[in-house]
Parts: sequence; C-alpha cells; structure tokens
Amino acid sequence: MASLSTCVALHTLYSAQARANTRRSSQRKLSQNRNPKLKLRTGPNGLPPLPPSPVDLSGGGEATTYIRLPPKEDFVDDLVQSSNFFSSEVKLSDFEAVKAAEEKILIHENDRAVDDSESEEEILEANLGLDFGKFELLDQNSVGDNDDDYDNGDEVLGFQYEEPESFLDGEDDSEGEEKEKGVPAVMRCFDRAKIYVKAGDGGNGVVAFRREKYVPLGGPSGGDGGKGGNVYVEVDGSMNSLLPFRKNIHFRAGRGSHGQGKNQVGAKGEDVLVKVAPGTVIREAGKAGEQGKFLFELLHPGQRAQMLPGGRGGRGNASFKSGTNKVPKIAENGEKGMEMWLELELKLVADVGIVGAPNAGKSTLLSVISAAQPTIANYPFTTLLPNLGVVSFDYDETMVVADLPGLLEGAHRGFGLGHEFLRHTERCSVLVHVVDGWGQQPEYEFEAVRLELELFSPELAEKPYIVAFNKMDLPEAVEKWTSFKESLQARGIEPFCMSAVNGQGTREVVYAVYELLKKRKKENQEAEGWADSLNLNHVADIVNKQRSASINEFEISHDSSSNTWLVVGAGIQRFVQMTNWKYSESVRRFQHVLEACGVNKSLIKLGVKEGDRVIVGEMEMVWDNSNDKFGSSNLSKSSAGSVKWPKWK
Ligand SMILES: Nc1nc2c(ncn2[C@@H]2O[C@H](COP(=O)(O)OP(=O)(O)OP(=O)(O)O)[C@@H](O)[C@H]2O)c(=O)[nH]1
Ligand SMILES: [Mg+2]
Repeated sequence: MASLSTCVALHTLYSAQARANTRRSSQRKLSQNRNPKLKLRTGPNGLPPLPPSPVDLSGGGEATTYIRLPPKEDFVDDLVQSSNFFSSEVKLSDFEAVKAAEEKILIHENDRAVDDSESEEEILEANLGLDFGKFELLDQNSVGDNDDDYDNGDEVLGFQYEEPESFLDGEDDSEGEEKEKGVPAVMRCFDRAKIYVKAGDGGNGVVAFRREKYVPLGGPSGGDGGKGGNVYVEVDGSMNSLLPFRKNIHFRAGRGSHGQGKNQVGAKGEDVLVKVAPGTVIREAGKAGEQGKFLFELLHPGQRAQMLPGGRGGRGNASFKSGTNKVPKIAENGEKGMEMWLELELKLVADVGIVGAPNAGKSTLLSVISAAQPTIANYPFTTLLPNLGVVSFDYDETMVVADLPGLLEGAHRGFGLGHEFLRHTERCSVLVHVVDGWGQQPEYEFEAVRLELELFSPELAEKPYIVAFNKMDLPEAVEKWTSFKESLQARGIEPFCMSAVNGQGTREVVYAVYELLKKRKKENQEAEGWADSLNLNHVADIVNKQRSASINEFEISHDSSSNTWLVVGAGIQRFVQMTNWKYSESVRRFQHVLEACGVNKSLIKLGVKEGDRVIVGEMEMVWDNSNDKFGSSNLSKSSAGSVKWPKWK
C-alpha cells in the first residue's frame, strides 16, 4: 500500500539526532542507575529502540524535557500501549501494523488448534503491537524504586504491562477495558464516569401518646418522619473534567430523622450535590455495551437539576387519628429513596475545535491565537488531553477554541488517542482542520482525517470547517502548497496557509473561523433558546409522578407452575414498603386496602385458588378461600371494618 506517512522526513531527521543524543545519555545514565528494573535489548539496527525525545519549539529541533509529565505508570502504560513510540517513525501508515495485528487476532480466533495460552500471549502482543522479546528482566526489586529512577530522568524504562484498572470498582470491567483500551490511566474517567446516586430514605413515623399532668387521655402524639435528602446535579464552572469521579462515585443523600413524641416531626435528610463540569451529558446507565437513556445535559455554570427527590417521611400515629379511631396504634415506615446509576459524559463547550493528524501544529496554533500554553513538541501525541483557549477580539467578543489530540487513520475504531476526544468536537460549531505542510502527502493526510471524522459521526463531518495548511515557513511546505491548494479548490474548498510557529497567516485563519462561527451561531440561535428553556427537573418530576401513582392501578400476572400471583403497581408496592408490620393495626389496614383497591376482587375473578401464593412488593401471602382474604401465620385474619385509614397520597 502506498505510504501514508505524514512524518517521515521529520522522523528521519529526528531519529538520527535523537538516537545519537539518547544513546549517549542513556549509556551515561545506565551506569548511574544503581537499581535498574528492566533493560532494553538492542534493536535490529544496533540502536536501542528508545522512545523519541521531545523537541523544543524554540530550540529548532533541540532535545528538551517534557513540560508536564503524567505519573510514571501512566507514561509507561501509554508507551507500552502506543506501540509507535518504539519505532523511530510514526505515520498514518504505521497503523497498517495494527491492522495486520488485528488480522492476526482473527486468524487466532479461527484457529482452534492453537494452544490457548500461547495464542493469548500472541494476541496480547498483537494488540499492543509490541514484541515482548525486546525486553529482558534484570532485577525484580521493589516497585517503589521506579519513582526515583523516573525523577532522575533515567532513560532505562521499567516497562510493565498491567491490566488497566476499571474506574468502576469492579463493575463493568470488560466494558471499561474495551472502551478505554490504549488510554493512559491519567486520562481514564476524564470525560466519562459512571456514578451511583441515591436519594435519602424518609424517616419513620412513631406511635406515641401524650402524657402530661392535668391532661388526661392526651391522645396520639407520634410525629411524622422527616423527608429524605434530594440528589441535585450542579454545574461547577471551575471544573473542566470529570476527574473527581475517578475516586468518588457514590453519592447518597441523608435519610430523614424519625418522628418523635410530642408531635415532633423528624428533620429533613441532608441533600447531596453532585458537581459536574459545564458540558456534561447525563444518561441513565445502560446495560453493558449499550448506551443508557439520555436524561439531560448541563451546559452553563450554576445550572442545577433536581435528579432524585428524597423519600417521604412515614406518618406517625397522630396523623392516623380519626373520629372512629381515636387511639391509633399505627405508624408508617419512611419511603425508600430511589437509587440509580448514571453515566456522565463530558463534551467540551468550545466554539471551535482544532483537528488534524498528530504533529500537524494544532497546539502551536492554539498557543499563538490565545493565551493558552499547551505542550508543544516535535513528536506525535504531545497533546493527550484537550486544551482550551479563549481568543479575544475587539468589542469584547471572544470564542473558545479547543485543541484536540491528533487523529490517526482508524481513530474511529480506537487507534491512537483522538477518538477518545472526538465527541468533544460534537459540540463545537466550527472546526479548523490543520494540515501538516511538512508531511509527505498533505492531501492524503487531509483525506484520512476527514474520513475519520465522517466515520465517527456524519454530523461531525457536516460541521463547517476551515482548512489551514501549516508550516509554510519551511521550503518543503511551500513546494507542496500549490498542489494541495489546487486539489482542494477542485473540490470547492478554499484552504488557508499559515505558519503557526511565527504567526504568519494565523490572523486570516482566526478571522475566517470567527466569521463562520458568527454565521453558525445565528443559525443555531433558535434551537439554543429552546434548549435553554428545558425543564431540568424533569427526572425528579417523573419520580414524583410515579410516587403519586394511584393505588388502584396494578397488574396481576400468574405463574401456573408455582401457583404464584404477582401483583405489580407502583402505588401498591409503595404502600407495602411503607407499612410497618410491627403494629397489628398495620396488618388490618393492609387487608382493608387490598379489599378497597380491588386486588382481592381481581384475584377471585382470575381464579385464585386456596393455598396459592400472592406476592405484592416485599410481601408474600397465601390465599385463604374461607373468607376470600389472604391468610398467613403472620397476618391477622380479623375484619378491619372498624379501622378507618387515611386517604393515600
Ligand atoms: N517549522 C514549523 N514547525 C511547526 C509549525 N507549527 C508547529 N510546528 C512544529 O511541529 C511540531 C508539532 O507541533 P504541535 O503544535 O505540538 O503539534 P500538534 O498537532 O499539537 O501535535 P499532537 O498534539 O501531537 O497531535 C512542533 O515541533 C512544532 O514546533 C510551523 O508553522 N512551522
Ligand atoms: Mg498538540
């Protein structure tokens, strides 16, 4: 297949320099390293296959240090998983090797005769594109030493392949691994998280009677339980990632206090506030591998949505007092707070997204047009996380620009890093496509990245975009510019040329983007206005509606093999959950309710027989034909005729 290289020239140049530098320094540092953990074997060309050193922007190709390094494990993980770091060249076509590895996996899957353990190892190697044979274990001393080695800038890397840990404490392991394959640990959970929220349970009501001097027969005075705490989700403008959910994923609101004597109502449970970054989409967690139901998205700082309302407090006996029952010995349990798993997904709220192949100069462009200071270096995947910058114009007009990690061929299928962040571009109104003018085939690079965008999402490909041909300060780029321009013009696209490094042509690009953005915003204004007026509490409203479901609405299903009848209905199930069975009057009330809401009648109609099991919520009973009521050793069969129960709310 024709070479799709974007960086061949760069890497040939770089690799000669870098190898000479790194060989010298690694030899020096190897001798300083007192406790090396793993040693790299010499590569086929006699040179150690070291990862490329970053090259400073200002230093014109001089080796320099990283501006900010991720923790060592992440760095190693990243290196191990991105096989291309081991080769001296990184190019779009490099991922042919990965494709070949994929095919290898398929062959292994088909070939049942291959020994399992052997094939597993090969598949792993194929996945990583890494030949484990290149490393040899020298010393298995404590892992803690690694940090020291790292801090000293030691170039003997402790390569260890570790299973990526799930961000969900053991839940949905397989899904997480598949989804986050190839992403360094520091980035996991950055823009996706799965959290558990639970509204507070209501406090229980109590049975109490007033006893006071000179107040004979003081009457019932058991207070109601307090309401459980609510769960809110709020946008915190200072957050720009979902990183806090990497460690803390459980959010439980406080339960309401129980009621007390002297008609004291229990205190309300404490609310819980889940803070998310602007641009977070919230979904109900779906089954493994499936996307859950969309609930809402929070865009602006300060926006707050009530997610789950707390459970209602149970009524105390004072609430059950009536003309016919002046001494009620009955109280309710507090209502259980609803719980659910939520999927959070952060999509950056940027106006403009800068996309392009790795090393094209995206971060350099952002650093020139805004005050943002992204890491810039002469190696692919310098940018691991999106960077945001604000471009200011006259009249206080601004636009937010996001610089995204580079896209590779196959990115939509998970190669490289860019796909992890493509979703961020979904919210951008306009894209700037930076093309590396120093690459071997800029037209091909352009096509490949466009195709990735299309494959990821057709809507993304439809977004208006501007093409910026970069590195025009280099003669190689100038040579290619004319043919690139002509080929794009033939397709009706008018590309811009610029040199991000010295700022030439960037002004034109920025103004063109801004014009496009203004036009786009105008078009979208109506839709945005509609979106802003959305009711963010609609989830809580649904829960409240479910709670107020009538007790008369239920469905009965029958399992003839076990002679079981299942009565399902939100109202009646809630009633069972709130019934406090330790009071005998509760049992009578329960019988009465079943009679009144028509469960008994329906069961008789459907042909319930003596001894059949009937299940309502947590309650299991046996049908007793003698008086058409449920019978059970626990349940009283006495008539509840004289008990007046309050209307169900
Ligand atoms: N000569 C020249 N070099 C440039 C120009 N723009 C960027 N570079 C260099 O290209 C290299 C890559 O630049 P970055 O801005 O890090 O590229 P990127 O697209 O953000 O790369 P990734 O984050 O890895 O995807 C750096 O060494 C820059 O100095 C330019 O206009 N001219
Ligand atoms: Mg970058």
